[in-house]
Formats: sequence, structure tokens, C-alpha cells
Amino acid sequence: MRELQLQGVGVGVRAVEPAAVQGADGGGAGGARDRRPRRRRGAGGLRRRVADADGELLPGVPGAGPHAGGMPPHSDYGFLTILLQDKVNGLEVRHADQWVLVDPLPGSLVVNVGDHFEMYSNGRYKSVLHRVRVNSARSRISVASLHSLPPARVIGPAPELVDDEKNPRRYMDTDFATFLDYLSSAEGQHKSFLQTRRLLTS
Ligand SMILES: O=C(O)CCC(=O)C(=O)O
Ligand SMILES: [Fe+2]
Repeated sequence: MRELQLQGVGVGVRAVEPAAVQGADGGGAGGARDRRPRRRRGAGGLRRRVADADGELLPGVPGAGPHAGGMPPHSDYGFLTILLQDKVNGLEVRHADQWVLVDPLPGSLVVNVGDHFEMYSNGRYKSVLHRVRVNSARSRISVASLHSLPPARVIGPAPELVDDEKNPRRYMDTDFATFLDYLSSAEGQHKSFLQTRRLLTS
């Protein structure tokens, strides 16, 4: 049995104000008071690349445009994200070509499979595309704890999950340096990281 040691790489606390409070000018520059939603990122938290439902990257910066104040569609880069959300709706996951609300259940944590988990499981578990929408009436607070492998660790499909018949290898091996290269590459401008690691498309 293989053992993977994950480490916490950051905690993100997010406070999103209701759309109504952001003002008719969209909360942008020029308003009498800057009412843009507060965003904070924990130390070590990676700036996420944002993608549409097919994994194609969207232009623009997170928090701008139609998703202002929320979080645009993305998958989490690491292994697991453990998320505590309050009672206010906002988190949605992409399922069967639709956005599905993740109902906040009091006293529960949401565990998101990240890109590394998808690669390690050779695609059995999917790194789900998700987004956060601004609630029209209420502020929302969530705390995301990001868990990853040490940066130098190479990750690829577990050998036990790969065979020559039904389960061919679906992803290339990767590590943090590869991710950094991807961020500065031309591919990094229009594809999600997971897409660049795929050996098979189906
Ligand atoms: O605020 C949320 O519910 C989700 C946050 C999230 O997706 C993230 O931090 O990666
Ligand atoms: Fe996320």
C-alpha cells in the first residue's frame, strides 16, 4: 500500500458581500467609496487559473466581469481542498453540463478533489470545476484549507490503477516545477493545467 503525505499549503478566507451592497457602478473605481468585496489569500495559496466548463481558460482576472465578487469557474490545483462554508448559498459545481448548488449543511465540511487527486487516481476521481456566486441578499464567508504534496514530489497515476487493457495511463507525471513552467508558457494562456497533463482525452 502506497502512502502519500499531504501538507497544508495555505488557508484562504473569503468574504463576499451581497450584490446589492456592491453598488450600481459594479463596485469599480470611481465610486464615492470602494465597496469591492474583500478578498484575502493565505500565505502559500496559489493564484488559481480560471477556466470555463470545458477547461478552456477565461481571460481577465478572478473577480472581474460577470462573476464580480464571487469566484470564477476553476479547479483546485492541489490534492484536496477542505472547505467550511457558512449558511449562505454560493458554491456551485459543474455536473452533467449544469451548475449545481452545494447546499451548505450546518456542521459539515466540503471536500474538493483537486487536479493532483485526478491524476493520481488515473481519472477515477475528477477534479471538479466549481465557482462561487454572489448571494443577492446576504454576505457569505468561507474558509478553504488547501492540501498538497511537497513541491519536489513527482505525481502521476498510481501504478496499481494502470494496466495495458482497460486502464491505460491517462496523465503524464508532474511536479511543482512543471506547474510553474506551465504558468509562464504559451499553453498557460489558454489551457487549464490538467488539460496539459492529459495523455488521453476520453
Ligand atoms: O468559497 C468557496 O465556497 C469556495 C472557494 C474555492 O473554491 C477555493 O478557495 O478554491
Ligand atoms: Fe476552489
